[in-house]
Amino acid sequence: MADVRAQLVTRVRGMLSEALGATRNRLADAEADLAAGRDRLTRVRRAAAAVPERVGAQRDRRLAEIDARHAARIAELARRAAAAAGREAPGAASAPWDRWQATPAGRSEPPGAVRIGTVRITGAEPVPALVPLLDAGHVHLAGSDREGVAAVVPALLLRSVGRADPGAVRLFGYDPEHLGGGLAGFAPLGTAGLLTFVGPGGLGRLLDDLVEQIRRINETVLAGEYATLRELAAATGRRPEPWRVAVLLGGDELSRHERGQLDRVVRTGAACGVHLVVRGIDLPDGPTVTRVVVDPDDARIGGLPVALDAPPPAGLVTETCREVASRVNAGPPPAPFTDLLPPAGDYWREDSAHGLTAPIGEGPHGRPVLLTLGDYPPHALIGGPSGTGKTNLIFAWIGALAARYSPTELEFYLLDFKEGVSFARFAQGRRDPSWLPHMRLVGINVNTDREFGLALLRFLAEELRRRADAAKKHEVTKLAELRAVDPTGHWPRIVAVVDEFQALLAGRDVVAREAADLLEDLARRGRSQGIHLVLASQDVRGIEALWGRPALVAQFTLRIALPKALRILAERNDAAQSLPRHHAVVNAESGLTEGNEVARIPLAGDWETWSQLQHRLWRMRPQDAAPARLFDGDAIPRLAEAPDFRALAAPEQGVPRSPVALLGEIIDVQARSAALRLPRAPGRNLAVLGTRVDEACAVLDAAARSLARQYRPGTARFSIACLDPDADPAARALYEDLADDAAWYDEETVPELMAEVGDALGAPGTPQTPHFLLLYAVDAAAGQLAGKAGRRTGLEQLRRILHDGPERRTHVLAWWRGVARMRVDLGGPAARTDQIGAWVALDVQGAELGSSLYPGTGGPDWYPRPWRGLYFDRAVHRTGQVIIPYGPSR
Ligand SMILES: Nc1ncnc2c1ncn2[C@@H]1O[C@H](COP(=O)(O)OP(=O)(O)OP(=O)(O)O)[C@@H](O)[C@H]1O
Repeated sequence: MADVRAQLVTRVRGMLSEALGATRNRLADAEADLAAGRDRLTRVRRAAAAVPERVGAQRDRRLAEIDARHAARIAELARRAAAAAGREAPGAASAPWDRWQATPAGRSEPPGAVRIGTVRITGAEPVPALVPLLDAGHVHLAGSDREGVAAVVPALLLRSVGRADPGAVRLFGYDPEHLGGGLAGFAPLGTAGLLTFVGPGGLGRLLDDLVEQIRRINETVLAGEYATLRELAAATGRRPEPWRVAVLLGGDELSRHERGQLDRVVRTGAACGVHLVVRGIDLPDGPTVTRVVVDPDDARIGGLPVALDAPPPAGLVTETCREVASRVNAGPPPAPFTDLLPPAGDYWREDSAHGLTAPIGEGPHGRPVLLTLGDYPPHALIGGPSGTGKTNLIFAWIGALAARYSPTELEFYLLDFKEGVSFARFAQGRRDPSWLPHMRLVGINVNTDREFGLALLRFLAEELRRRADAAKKHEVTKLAELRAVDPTGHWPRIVAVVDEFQALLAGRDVVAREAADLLEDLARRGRSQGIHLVLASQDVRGIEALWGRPALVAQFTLRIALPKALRILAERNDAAQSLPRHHAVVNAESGLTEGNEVARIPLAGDWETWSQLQHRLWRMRPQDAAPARLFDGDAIPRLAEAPDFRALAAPEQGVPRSPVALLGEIIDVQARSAALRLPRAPGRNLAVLGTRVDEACAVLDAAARSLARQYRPGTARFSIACLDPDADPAARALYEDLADDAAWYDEETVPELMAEVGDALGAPGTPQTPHFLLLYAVDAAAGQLAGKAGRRTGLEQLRRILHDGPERRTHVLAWWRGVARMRVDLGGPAARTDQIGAWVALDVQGAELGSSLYPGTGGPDWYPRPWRGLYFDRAVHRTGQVIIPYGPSR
């Protein structure tokens, strides 16, 4: 039993231990499960805890990204805004004060807005805070920071002044509280009339004035053609009116009238350049009003927060204003000459059949002032004291015409009686090969050669006759009609300009008389034939000279008076007395007040400005265009270049029947030579009279060389006798150049020459080889010639040669150093002089040439002057002819 029990126990035990083992295992599993579960829980908890943190970080990252993009965008916008502000407000409109200087806007460029501070934007570069004023609107200042407000005003004004040409901004100050103290720095502008203070009671009058200006500008300047001055400036490049800025700094309540006027200015001022800067007075709301509010720590422009700039340093304000005032007081800057020229494609497009019209300058409202020459007015008088711009005006007028009319439509003749060469540039020069294609003649340095003026008038009179004849032939009366019936003819209008013309009419001699007669005729009849006279004079005497001839003056209906010109305009018309510099009164009504037009004349006569135009026109010249003839009274002509000399040639056979001796250049429109014909006829000899060695030699030299050119070698004889050592070099040079055809004689041998020639003339049947005796200072040989030479005395032989020679082709060309000496050689004071058929007087008074040498009594109107001679050939001349001897040939 025990065994059973034991067995049972053992079994139970086994079962129990088995169960225990299983239980342990299960426990272990359960515990492991628990641990895993816990672990998972921990992990889940931890994971759950990490989730919001991650999401937040992501959100933050996103936000940061957006912030950065935003900031970059703002920075970019700010940068762009700053750049735009820089363009809108360049230079003086926005430069910092330490680098500030005036930079006026160009003529057609809008002045733009001005900077008074910066727009505050965190994290971006500052953007200039701009306020539009000139050509844009008005500024209203308010706020409790009085100092801050007061600092804005000088910034606004200085920048505006600096953006405009000196004088183009005018300020009006109304400051009843501080009596102008707020604008003290700008006071220097007052010296140039650019700042006007209005007293405490003057606001109404100031507003009335501004309204009146607006009305006037609308009516006469904009005149319905433009809506604003800004538009006018952009279209024309001209700014005829200044900007007017009224600075109104507080005061009493406005009256109803004042309020009404103020509202008008606010509404209509900006278009006319009338602007307000106002503090302490209400302005109505409107698109043209910019409001600036300055409180402590907060300033705003139209609601935008800004940091205001410091005001400009006081020294900068006064210095700038002083500079502007002095520039304005010095007179307006010259208007550009290009204002007078047509657009590039319109050169030489005008037709002159009915007249010549061109602008001469700018009128007070910016419109061009036109000058017309035609049937009415036909001629012009220009007057102005020296230095007032007469020469410049002539350049400007000629330039404006020459750019519009081609050389087939218009020709100029120009004569300048004053010292100086400025008109020489119209002709071809050494320095500048160009010339003005319309210019046919330029006479300079003619002050002592009034004959040249006469020559021009004679030439024009001849042209007038030619035109009148042509008109008659075609049965018309006026140039326009002549051109219509003869379209292929050359009928340009002619404008003859004579500067300092009074020189021509000075004195009461024959030249003045003839000149006045010719002028009168040209003035009267030239009008219908397209010949126009423009006479200029710097002083009254010139005009007075004309005044004696009312009929003549009456033709000059176009008057141009420069500042302070006297008696150019009608008697009661004193408009020229108050003219500013570089302006002119233009009057096409014979100077009557109602015809006045004031023009500002551009600078045209300076070298560069003129050259530009002249070169351009020169390049446009017709292929066959010839340069203008330049007559320079100071120049000495050369025989080798004289057209008449060049045209001389020897006949192929025999000898010329009527050879010519050229003696000098005639004072004439063409460069012609004075010619002495030497046919086989009594009296065909020449006497050169006077003590001037060089001139005498020059006359004989030209005569001999021109004669020699008409003979083949060996067909003429030239005998040169020189009796004055001073003349030796010139005479020798001639002798050498004439080579084998010349023979040389001196004091010793001259009697032989007389004897040979004189005796031969007495003998019949002598061969008649042309023989020219060139006797230099022949009177010096009186002693030698007193003795026997052949069958008679030397002097008798000389008289015989003079008397009988020419018919046998033997001519004397002799220089006597005085009229009395010549008379002695001819046989004494009462001796006949008809064997001296022609003479050239040098330093010999006209009176000495009287009896028997010159027709009439008292001798010619001749006063000796250097390098001029009076030539008279009794066979052809009625009066003497002034000549310029040719310069030495080598
Ligand atoms: N419209 C102008 N704008 C600017 N400068 C001018 C103008 N007109 C003349 N000037 C200047 O004034 C000076 C005198 O001018 P200009 O020689 O034309 O005077 P003028 O009256 O002819 O004098 P004069 O009779 O003594 O020769 C010159 O230096 C010229 O450059």
